[in-house]
Amino acid sequence: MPEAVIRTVPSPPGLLASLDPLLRQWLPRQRWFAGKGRPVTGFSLVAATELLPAGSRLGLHHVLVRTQQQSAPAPGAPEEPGDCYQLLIGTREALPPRLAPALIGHLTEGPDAGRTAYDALYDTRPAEVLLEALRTGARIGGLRFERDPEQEIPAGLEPRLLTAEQSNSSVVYGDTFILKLLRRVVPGVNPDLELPLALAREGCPRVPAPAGWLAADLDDRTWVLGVLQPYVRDAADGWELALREPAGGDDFTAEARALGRATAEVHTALARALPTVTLGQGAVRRLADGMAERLAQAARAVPLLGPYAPALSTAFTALADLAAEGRTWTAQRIHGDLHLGQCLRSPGGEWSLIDFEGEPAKPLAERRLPQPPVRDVAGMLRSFDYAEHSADAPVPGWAAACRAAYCAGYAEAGGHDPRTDPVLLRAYETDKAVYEVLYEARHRPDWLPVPLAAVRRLSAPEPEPA
Ligand SMILES: Nc1ncnc2c1ncn2[C@@H]1O[C@H](COP(=O)(O)OP(=O)(O)O)[C@@H](O)[C@H]1O
Ligand SMILES: O=P(O)(O)O[C@H]1O[C@H](CO)[C@@H](O[C@H]2O[C@H](CO)[C@@H](O)[C@H](O)[C@H]2O)[C@H](O)[C@H]1O
Repeated sequence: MPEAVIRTVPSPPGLLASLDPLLRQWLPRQRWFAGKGRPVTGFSLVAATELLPAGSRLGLHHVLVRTQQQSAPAPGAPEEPGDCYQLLIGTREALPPRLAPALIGHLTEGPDAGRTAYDALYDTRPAEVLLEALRTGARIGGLRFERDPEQEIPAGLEPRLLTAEQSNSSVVYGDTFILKLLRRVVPGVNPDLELPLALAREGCPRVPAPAGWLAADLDDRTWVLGVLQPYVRDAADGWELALREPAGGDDFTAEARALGRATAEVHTALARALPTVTLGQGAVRRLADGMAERLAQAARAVPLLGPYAPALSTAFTALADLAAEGRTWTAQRIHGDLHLGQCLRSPGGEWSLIDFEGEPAKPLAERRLPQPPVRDVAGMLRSFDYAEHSADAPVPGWAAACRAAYCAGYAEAGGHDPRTDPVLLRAYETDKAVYEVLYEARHRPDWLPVPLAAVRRLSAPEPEPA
């Protein structure tokens, strides 16, 4: 069993200077690096804490660095401060072969000269150090390891780094807990901790309750750096399950209905736990204007969208018109980025929702605003559409059946049936499809036909009632 770590000294002053040239190469190659395409020209140190003493067989530093980046890819573009990243830097005299994928580079100067720096989350001992610090509620330099005293965290759980494509990095401990270390970090309350904590207080079982978390207090602001949650063992995510169904011909509608119920339960608990507001004419106009602006930007970036833009924008004007007639909507805290990949089904058939970070590219303050819950519903409806298009043997009508079942389940569990609010639903679905066009054009051009098909559907005039 690892001993509790605990050195409260800051990392040595020369650390960043020696890491700088290595990080310039290494950081932009990481999946979770958010500033791709703009060359990194340097770093400034936000905080560094020594977790295991340099000079020992294994040195370990917790580091927050801010990048300095060019504002555009073009050579000579002006530099500006970029994002702040959380790194766990290990140093060893030599890296064993199992740690080869974690290599950052060889340090040639500073206090660790001659040693090899690597991403320590790949390594057992540093991951154990983090869990032990959480377990014991340690304070190390400016780092605060907090824990929920109600949950038992056993000592000595064996860590393994998740290798899934992620925006952050997660370590699973003995298939019992999962620690998500946020990579791009910002000061302020992070919904990925705030919302699961609020749901746990409400006794909502649909979201794994935080058992611990890591925070830093810097310049009078709190930075949430990581969250430890119970691990849903042998879970399958909704995307994997949905893709099995259209190909295999099994009926996914029962699962879609259960997912609708789970979403409504989470929304109901969030509405109880945190403030709700009424959106009147002015707020809805701003909402609709924001959607229209995102459409205009996306159409500039993806010319294929252009011909559909005028028809799509009618979804947003219809929303503003309804508000102008006096219709209001309730807004509350929501998931903010809900899709099938964010839903986990346990072997017992229970659904959990994860990853309440919201859309990471948006500012924290915006992500924490109350929003109509239909926004999450629209995200899920788009996801069923994606699943039908992505199946090896698509079954026409599969998504429509799942969408109906999801809405019915949502209504059954106390949510308003989203189909009774078609104008708001169409506006949010359109907004999401537009976002997806931009996302796919940038990240996965082969997938572009999926949201474009939705764009065609959403821009077609509604059929006349029979
Ligand atoms: N509580 C959990 N139990 C089981 N697996 C989980 C849990 N939380 C996350 N995961 C797994 O970890 C992956 C990444 O988690 P997520 O919160 O989506 O991270 P990110 O924000 O980095 O994308 C998920 O797709 C899921 O497979
Ligand atoms: O993974 P994130 O939560 O950061 O979300 C981004 O990537 C998603 C893809 O991984 C993307 O989701 C889109 O594709 C999914 C299938 O891969 C589909 O289920 C979603 O409905 C669809 O939006 C998401 O938009 C993007 O923000």
